Amino acid sequence: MIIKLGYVHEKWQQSGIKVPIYWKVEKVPHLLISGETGGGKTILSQFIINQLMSAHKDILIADYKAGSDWDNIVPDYGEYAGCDNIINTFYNSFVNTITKKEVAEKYLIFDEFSSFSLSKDTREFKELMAKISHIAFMGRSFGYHLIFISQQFNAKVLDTAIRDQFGIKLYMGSTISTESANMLFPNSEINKGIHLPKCCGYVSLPEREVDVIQIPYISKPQRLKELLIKKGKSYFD
Ligand SMILES: Nc1ncnc2c1ncn2[C@@H]1O[C@H](COP(=O)(O)OP(=O)(O)OP(=O)(O)O)[C@@H](O)[C@H]1O
Repeated sequence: MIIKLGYVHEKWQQSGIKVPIYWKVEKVPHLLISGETGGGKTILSQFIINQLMSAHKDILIADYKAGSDWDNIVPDYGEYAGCDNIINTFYNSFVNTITKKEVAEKYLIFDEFSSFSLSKDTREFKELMAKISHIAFMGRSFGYHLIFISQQFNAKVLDTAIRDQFGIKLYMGSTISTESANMLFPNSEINKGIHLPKCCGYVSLPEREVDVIQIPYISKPQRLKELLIKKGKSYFD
């Protein structure tokens, strides 16, 4: 599966040429989406899910913040404490696939993963991270993919080893803090004095310098959600 994430901002702005930035799922199993409030994380994520749904992929969604961005799209949906069920369903399916030595193609979209993980006590957190780590490291071989969305992913939430398994990292928003830049793009120099335009952010792909990415402008964001609900219904009924 090849997913379009957006376009190289500089080329689009300077010469009007839209050079796509792709997520090649078979090469890079997991995706991390971070960014400031209102930076466009949800719109970007919905843009991605729309492509997955068009290709009839198996999708589970957990939304810890329980907003109205993700409900009613897929049957495997959980919010607040219901996020545990979704993780467990995804993890059990993963273990089952490994046991049978099969390969599947499944995606777990988790919005506000950081808040969810930090809501756990020490024992629960360990159990959760054991599952996440297992999928992060082994998911690629068995077709299990994580798309994690949060304003911030600090070291307490995702340690370096797990974070490194997310081969593509995005930060949506006009400005990035030193902490986020160091966490997401440790090997790149980002000019934090620059204010990016709306619908833009930073992206790092394996073996490439950090690019400024521009997401297509969605004139009616609510329509995107309606489209996802419609696609979900026609596919999962
Ligand atoms: N690509 C886009 N096209 C059109 N509008 C956009 C786009 N990206 C962001 N916006 C506008 O910015 C608003 C905030 O975007 P979005 O909800 O995706 O941000 P967010 O990072 O998920 O915010 P939060 O952290 O508060 O959930 C949207 O409601 C929309 O109006």
